[in-house]
Amino acid sequence: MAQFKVLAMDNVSQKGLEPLYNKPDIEVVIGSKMTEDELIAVIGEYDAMIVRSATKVTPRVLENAPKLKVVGRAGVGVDNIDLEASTQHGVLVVNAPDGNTIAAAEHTMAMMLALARNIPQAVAKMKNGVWDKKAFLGVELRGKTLGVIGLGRIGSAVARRAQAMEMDIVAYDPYISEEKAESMGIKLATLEELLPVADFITVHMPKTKETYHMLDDKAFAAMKDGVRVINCARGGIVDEEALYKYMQYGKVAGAALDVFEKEPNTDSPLLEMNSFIATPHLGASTAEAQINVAVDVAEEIVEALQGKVVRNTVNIPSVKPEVMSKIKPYLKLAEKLGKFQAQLVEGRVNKMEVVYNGDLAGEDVKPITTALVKGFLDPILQESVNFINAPLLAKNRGISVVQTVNGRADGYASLITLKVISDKGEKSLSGTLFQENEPRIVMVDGYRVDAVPEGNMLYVPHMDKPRIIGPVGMLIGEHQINIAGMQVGRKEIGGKAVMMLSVDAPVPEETLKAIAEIDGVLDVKFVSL
Ligand SMILES: NC(=O)c1ccc[n+]([C@@H]2O[C@H](COP(=O)([O-])OP(=O)(O)OC[C@H]3O[C@@H](n4cnc5c(N)ncnc54)[C@H](O)[C@@H]3O)[C@@H](O)[C@H]2O)c1
Ligand SMILES: O=C(O)[C@H](O)COP(=O)(O)O
Repeated sequence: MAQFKVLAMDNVSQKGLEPLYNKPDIEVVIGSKMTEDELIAVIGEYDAMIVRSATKVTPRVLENAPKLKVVGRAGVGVDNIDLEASTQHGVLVVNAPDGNTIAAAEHTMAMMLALARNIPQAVAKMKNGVWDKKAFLGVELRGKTLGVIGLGRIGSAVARRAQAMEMDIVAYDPYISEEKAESMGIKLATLEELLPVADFITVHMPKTKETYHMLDDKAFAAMKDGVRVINCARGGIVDEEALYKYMQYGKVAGAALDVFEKEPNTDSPLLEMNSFIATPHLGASTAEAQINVAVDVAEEIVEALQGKVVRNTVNIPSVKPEVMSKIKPYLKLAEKLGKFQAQLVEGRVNKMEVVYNGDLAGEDVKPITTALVKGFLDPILQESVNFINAPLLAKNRGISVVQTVNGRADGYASLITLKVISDKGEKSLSGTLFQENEPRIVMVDGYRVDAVPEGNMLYVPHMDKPRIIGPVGMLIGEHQINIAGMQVGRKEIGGKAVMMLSVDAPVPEETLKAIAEIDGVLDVKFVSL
């Protein structure tokens, strides 16, 4: 009997599973579509599972999988896998982020050309017996401006292909350096600059808090008349209601969606519009991409089952057990510090400086630095940042990471300080562990505070004078939001000060604006950890 059993779901390419079939100690079972309960009934026998986006790896599935060691996602997005529950159950999650880049980029080009030349509409008419030459006057791509939002793997592959079609590219990606874009012959712009100049707009980011409904009513209003919009990334980046409205007005001349906020989707009102075309999440559906991603996860599963260091791990860092036991409590603190700083910093980041003081100075702190970088990139790249690729992703984005150790810790047993340098200035944040495992932020931009980095927080730099703390509290209270904790730090009486609040719910945008208008408030940032 084979030592390990692997369950392959979601029509993953069997040809790509060769690396598993070649191993005598591994048995592969091809699973058919199952409900959560059906999966729960069988998952107990398996050591590994391979999924695409259909099978949901829920906490209940994981609770019933005592043998499960690894879940492989044959593709990029891991939205269908509960990463936190997987980590809690000690299940490694791996993905295949590179194998379907070309497929998704080519699908985007196909959508762009189909939109420009009305190909799906013309095909439909011909199949209905109508030879309608007049109705389908198209446009050329040559000389048109393509706005690429998200210049990562797929965005840059699309840009390269569009350059070959003699299009001008303008890109918005706040996390890519000017140099990196320049090396591709691409001009970086702000979103506000991109929207009014682009003839075609294509989005290639993960769905995050920041990118959800990025193309909303306001964005469509700012676009050029006759714009054509494409989404082959994730449903929800384009607000489908707003798209419908602007297509009805005629401002949007055409739109192509491969992904929808709700999937599967066959009843969207958009489908009734003639200038709207759609595919059922086919971006990665090529024979080549499916083999690529299946080979990648199959190899990763073999590595994981053999206890080797695995590529593309999404949830657990590969660190020696003895090092891990010492630094483990700091990994959570470091991720929180990185995540906090990512939501505070403004401008294009070019350097992250990490300083370790106190007891930590004698340890192998590299994994903690990786956790900081991962935490920092997480709100930006959500789906694809992991402990393995975080340093490379930072490097690719032109962010240098420098780590220094120093014996003294200013009264703390150990202290981690993260300085982030951008073209708008420098931000500094320090944290420590109380009682050896309770993360605390103890310094922000040189101001002493004592805040638990957890949940919803507000950071409010202000002038140290009366009638500030009260009005801030009142505005938050008016929205029935409970303040769980508040800290104020200042260096001198009457100078600058900072306020850190922990609140029980997210603070709405209009409240943040109202707080920013209080006399003496210098800035306000909502942070979600
Ligand atoms: N339709 C499909 O079948 C299909 C196939 C593959 C990938 N995808 C999706 O395509 C998307 C892109 O994949 P990728 O491999 O290129 O990812 P990637 O991580 O290489 O690139 C994402 C880029 O988005 C940028 N970004 C993040 N937040 C941003 C923001 N707020 N504004 C502008 N840019 C921002 C990042 O800096 C990064 O450069 C993902 O959502 C992925 O799941 C879809
Ligand atoms: O994130 C991905 O890799 C794509 O969305 C592809 O998803 P699929 O494997 O379900 O086609």
